[in-house]
Amino acid sequence: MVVTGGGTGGHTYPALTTVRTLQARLAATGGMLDVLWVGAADSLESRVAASEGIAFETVATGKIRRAANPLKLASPANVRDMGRVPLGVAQARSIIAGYGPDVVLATGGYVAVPVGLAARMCRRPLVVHEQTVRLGLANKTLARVAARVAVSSQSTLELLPPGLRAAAVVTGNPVRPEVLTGDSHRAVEMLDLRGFDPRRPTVYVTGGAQGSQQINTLVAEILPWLLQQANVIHQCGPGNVDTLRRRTAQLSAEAAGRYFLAGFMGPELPDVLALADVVISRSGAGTIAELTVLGKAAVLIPLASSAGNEQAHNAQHLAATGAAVALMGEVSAADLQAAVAPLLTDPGRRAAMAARARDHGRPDAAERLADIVLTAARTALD
Ligand SMILES: CC(=O)N[C@H]1[C@@H](OP(=O)(O)OP(=O)(O)OC[C@H]2O[C@@H](n3ccc(=O)[nH]c3=O)[C@H](O)[C@@H]2O)O[C@H](CO)[C@@H](O)[C@@H]1O
Repeated sequence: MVVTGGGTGGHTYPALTTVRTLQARLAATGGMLDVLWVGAADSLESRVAASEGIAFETVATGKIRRAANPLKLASPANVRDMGRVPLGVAQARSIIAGYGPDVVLATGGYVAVPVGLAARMCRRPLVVHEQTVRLGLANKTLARVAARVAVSSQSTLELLPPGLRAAAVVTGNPVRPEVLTGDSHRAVEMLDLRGFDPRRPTVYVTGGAQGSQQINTLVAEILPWLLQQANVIHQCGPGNVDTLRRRTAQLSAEAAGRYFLAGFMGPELPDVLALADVVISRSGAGTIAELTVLGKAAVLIPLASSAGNEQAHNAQHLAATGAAVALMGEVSAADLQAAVAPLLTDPGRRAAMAARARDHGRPDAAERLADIVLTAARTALD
């Protein structure tokens, strides 16, 4: 198998989870998965593949920047990057022809485009996986040449052009298995949260891997109030820790004991999620898949500029069934406080939202996607 996809956690982790699922399934029947990850150099996917012991090859890739004005699509940066796509396709074609996979899995991101196109040229079956409600730019391109298009939500099927629906199947968005086995007590121990009050709910604030300036600013503004109601774990982004420390230096010692600040959550993330009663977050597809599988009450503040406004779409999709609160457009600190307050003071309301969130969760997504990949591979072998 060749797997491709990356750039962000949202594209990389579902690919990794599917590879692990296939490895485990084949090992259980005495088989073995031969897998090669094709991605960009010096990228999240290259680091993930290295740490997981997965063979990795690089291809050239270019980011196509969207523009409100279509004429700006021809900006110098876009023209330069588009020029790299044919080079990437040529490199990917040579890699795929040499490796001879039975199947190629693409999970999105710019790097998936040349690899997916090369799969088609080499007549290898291509399975595309989309994490978000609307197809991303890379997957829109690849869906036309894919054997199967696996999507994460039923509502995506209605958004697909009729020509693509026949190849589409709903699998859900694979969540890393360790996320499902977090332990709240371990979070308290490992992060040394001895100032946390077990009688108060815990709020986890996250802006995604890079952190979010918008969420950081809003949370800093309501922090004195928030810490009267709750314990707070705040993932602010690796580059923002010093700023946040300065901004929160005025907290009383007692309040500061209930506040834990971190740039990035590594292996402790599952335990932190287990401890969280309420989550304040961006609405990237990966985060949403995790929050719904676990069943967490959440206040979502979408990244407005995400491709095709898909984070807004993800957030509204959950909010429509009461599975989250979505704060759209210009959000003030007062808006955030008003959204969070009832979830902190009313455990029943929190539990109801968590249960509705769980209705959207798909804990079997990796197994379903593994089925699709294996079926496509077997079709090629027959
Ligand atoms: C800016 C951007 O382009 N965002 C897109 C990107 O999301 P992006 O990758 O930024 O965000 P996602 O929510 O999809 O995934 C983030 C992943 O990183 C993990 N995490 C986060 C913080 C942390 O400290 N530790 C940690 O492990 C989360 O648990 C999650 O698994 O791809 C998603 C899937 O196509 C899209 O929905 C997003 O719109």
